[in-house]
Amino acid sequence: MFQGRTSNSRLDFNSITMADHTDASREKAPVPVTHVIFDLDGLLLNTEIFYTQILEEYCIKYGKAFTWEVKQRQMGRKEREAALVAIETLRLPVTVDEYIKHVRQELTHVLPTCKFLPGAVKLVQHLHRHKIPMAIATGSDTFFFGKKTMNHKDFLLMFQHHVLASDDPEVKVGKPAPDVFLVCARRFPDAPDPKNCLVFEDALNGVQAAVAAGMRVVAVPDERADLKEFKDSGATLILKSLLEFDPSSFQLPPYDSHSNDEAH
Ligand SMILES: O=c1[nH]cc([C@@H]2O[C@H](COP(=O)(O)O)[C@@H](O)[C@H]2O)c(=O)[nH]1
Ligand SMILES: [Mg+2]
Repeated sequence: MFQGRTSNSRLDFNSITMADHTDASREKAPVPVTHVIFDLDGLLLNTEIFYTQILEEYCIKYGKAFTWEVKQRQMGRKEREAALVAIETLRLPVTVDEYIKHVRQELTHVLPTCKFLPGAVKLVQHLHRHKIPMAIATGSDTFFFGKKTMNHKDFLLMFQHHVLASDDPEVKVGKPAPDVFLVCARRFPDAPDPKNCLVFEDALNGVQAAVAAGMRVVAVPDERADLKEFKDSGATLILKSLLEFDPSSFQLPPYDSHSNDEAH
């Protein structure tokens, strides 16, 4: 299992809340958010637990520990880029193809059972009801995206499109490069300016990608994350859970009596 960080080495979640918006979100005449882009794994769907378990077991076979530091460097990346991170950092005696074959085999069985993370359904349904254009930008490819979403088809219908970085020819480099978010913004029918897009991300690589794309980003990191790294990377807001998000703080329509806490 991962070693948790000591409390001194990280900021307290409670110290980085709605009141801790960076300058970008505190401007006098804030730039309106017209489009919202969601990450998938670890943000909308609780899939990171499966990657952790499978990769811990895989690394143990070779006498290596799949640490939080390695996982954090993989999160959000394209499949091959993520595989290289683990193989090179941990000096795993396997090829990228062998690694991918194993991980695919294992993930195939468990991903269809994945559940929504708290607040995901409430937020997406709310924005959909208010006709805010939304898309998904993920490091996944078609194969994994299909497994993760096969039991959440109605949920997917609320998004205008999704960009699957791992096999989209326009996404040359995965997160932390900005490509996936820029391609995603361009594909909305009205191709918004990145400054009008708000991104939701759980991974440091994803926050860096969104910031590099010129977008504002709400981070909802894993509890093991070093929040200072997220702050230093330019996250506009850092939350413990999507349930804490107040749409009106980004000039989006406020929650109302129709917004259920969890429909799923
Ligand atoms: O422990 C891990 N988590 C996540 C990834 C990578 O991150 C992607 C998920 O990215 P996102 O959060 O952008 O959906 C996965 O498809 C995978 O490529 C990984 O390799 N290892
Ligand atoms: Mg993610």
